[in-house]
Amino acid sequence: MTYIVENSHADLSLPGSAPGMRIGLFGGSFNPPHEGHRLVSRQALKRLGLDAIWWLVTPGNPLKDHSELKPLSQRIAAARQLVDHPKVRITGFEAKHGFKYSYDTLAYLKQTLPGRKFVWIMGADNLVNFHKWDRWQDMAKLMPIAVYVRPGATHSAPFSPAAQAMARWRVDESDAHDFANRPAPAWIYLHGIMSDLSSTQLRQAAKGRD
Ligand SMILES: Nc1ncnc2c1ncn2[C@@H]1O[C@H](COP(=O)(O)OP(=O)(O)OP(=O)(O)O)[C@@H](O)[C@H]1O
Ligand SMILES: O=C(O)c1ccc[n+]([C@@H]2O[C@H](COP(=O)([O-])O)[C@@H](O)[C@H]2O)c1
Repeated sequence: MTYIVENSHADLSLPGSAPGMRIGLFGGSFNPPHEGHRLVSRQALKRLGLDAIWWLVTPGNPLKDHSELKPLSQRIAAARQLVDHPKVRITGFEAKHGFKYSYDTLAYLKQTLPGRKFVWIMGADNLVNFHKWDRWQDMAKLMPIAVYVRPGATHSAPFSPAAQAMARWRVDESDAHDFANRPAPAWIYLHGIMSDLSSTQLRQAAKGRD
């Protein structure tokens, strides 16, 4: 699998932060970014009472084929064009450090930015496959994880191997407002408005127009 580390024109710096801030980390391919991503961001900001959410535009999901993956700089630019929210920051900093796996990213952030209250955010489809991620159990010990519903995975996600393994650490949705203060491991499954948009669908639509 090719691992794309094209970054010559991308802004790879980390957003500013201060101890005590509640920061959501929303990793993604964003190939391309879409309204579903914005929805998850808005919901996470509101429901979890976050001070900021950082979109970590990955150089390449290690479990995905990269043949259709647009260069990092283009995905970052598209995300910045889509999102205009004072609490949302878009960064490609994983590429600067050569981080391929989320565990390495999270371990680095915890070590270099102590005192921040980080929460990992992902759609329900990613919880379904979370047990295939590198060091996923260690990752769950690093910071709380918020999962947002997504069509196609809404019902299967809570029965996935990782969800079952982490069952005793599930936090009730009614405690979402305080979730960022929880020690890891902890995870929460957030239900709400859903978007059936996907980057796959948008790429296919774009191909159809060519
Ligand atoms: N419509 C959506 N509803 C909820 N979560 C979503 C939605 N779209 C994407 N996400 C979540 O956003 C994060 C980034 O997703 P990603 O950039 O891979 O988009 P995608 O639409 O899933 O892409 P693709 O179709 O190429 O797999 C992931 O955690 C994913 O689960
Ligand atoms: O670390 C892993 O093994 C791993 C496996 C699959 C996905 N991820 C990360 O999960 C995030 C969501 O990926 P994606 O492609 O679904 O947008 C993104 O930050 C990826 O780097 C990480």
